[in-house]
Amino acid sequence: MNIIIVGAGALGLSYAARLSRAGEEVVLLARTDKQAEALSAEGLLYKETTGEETTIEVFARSVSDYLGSGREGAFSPDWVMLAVKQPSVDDGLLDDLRRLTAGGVPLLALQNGIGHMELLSEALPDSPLFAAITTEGALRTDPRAVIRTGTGRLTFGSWANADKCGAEPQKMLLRALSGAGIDADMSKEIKDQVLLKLLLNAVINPLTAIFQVKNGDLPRDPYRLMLMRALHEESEGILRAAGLASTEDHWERLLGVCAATAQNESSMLRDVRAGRDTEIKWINGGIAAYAKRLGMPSRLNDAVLALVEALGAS
Ligand SMILES: NC(=O)C1=CN([C@@H]2O[C@H](COP(=O)(O)OP(=O)(O)OC[C@H]3O[C@@H](n4cnc5c(N)ncnc54)[C@H](OP(=O)(O)O)[C@@H]3O)[C@@H](O)[C@H]2O)C=CC1
Ligand SMILES: CC(C)(CO)C(=O)C(=O)O
Repeated sequence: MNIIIVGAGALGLSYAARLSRAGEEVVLLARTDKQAEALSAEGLLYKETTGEETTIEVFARSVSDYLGSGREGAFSPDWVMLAVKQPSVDDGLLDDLRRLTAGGVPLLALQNGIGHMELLSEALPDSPLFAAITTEGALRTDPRAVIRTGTGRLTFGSWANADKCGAEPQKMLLRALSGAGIDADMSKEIKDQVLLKLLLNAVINPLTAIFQVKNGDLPRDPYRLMLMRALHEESEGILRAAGLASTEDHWERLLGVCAATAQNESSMLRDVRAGRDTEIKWINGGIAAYAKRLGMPSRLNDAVLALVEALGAS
């Protein structure tokens, strides 16, 4: 299968490594020529959870080089996977995606948080759009090296225009992912799955970033646990009013994820430590925006949004 992966960060590298190794035709599009050249010349260094390291040959280009080179017409993708962070989903990238998905190529968006699917739907009104959530962990340690930090599942489902591509490409993608050792499934309730992941991220990400602790250490302190509960309760109430239908015990699920990813630094803590933009506006900011529309209070989400933004500014 022919796959374009946009974004050579943690998740993009991790999926590109495994799909390329399994024999899929992958074009990995990085932001810079420098990273793309290093990847193409020296290969992608992929480290498994077991510690086993492999160097994998990949075809990498920068997006601008690829779109300017004419190669665009020579490679006919079956899928485009979007593996950038939320702040990078801007007008320039949307223009690039318009070209990469021309002719009705389905797009799979892997972002945490909310807001991106609406931007993609507006920019690509006729394209088959699929949302994905993943419980995998990946950490980029240098421009051509990635460590798989946790095993998990990628769940994807239709967001818009799935009828325009039909079921076959979805089955092909599932087969390709499974063949590459990527645990994956499809969901008919992807919007609910996105909201469920949002609820987890809305509690773990800002609080681990504010307290500078690993996921497993968050609930260990009684005061942090109290804050977790309060932020969870507020977020869950807002998301239920916004349409979250799941009836499982979300609090127990949250504690389970803290335990299962105990040694992880959340992506937001890593972003704050590295001085990068965080996804707070698309996580707690997204929940606060729902609350505003619904006329509900969102004081704790507003507070953590301000605190994480302030951490970034300092
Ligand atoms: N990493 C993980 O374990 C998980 C991540 N996610 C979600 O997946 C998404 C991606 O995360 P992650 O891979 O960790 O993020 P990273 O920051 O590691 O990677 C994002 C990559 O996108 C690149 N990029 C930015 N803008 C563009 C552009 N216009 N064109 C091409 N590439 C671009 C960046 O390039 P550069 O570095 O040059 O700026 C960077 O390499 C996020 O929404 C995250 O929340 C979800 C679950 C797990
Ligand atoms: C589930 C969690 C919190 C795992 O670290 C995550 O998705 C993230 O760090 O963004």
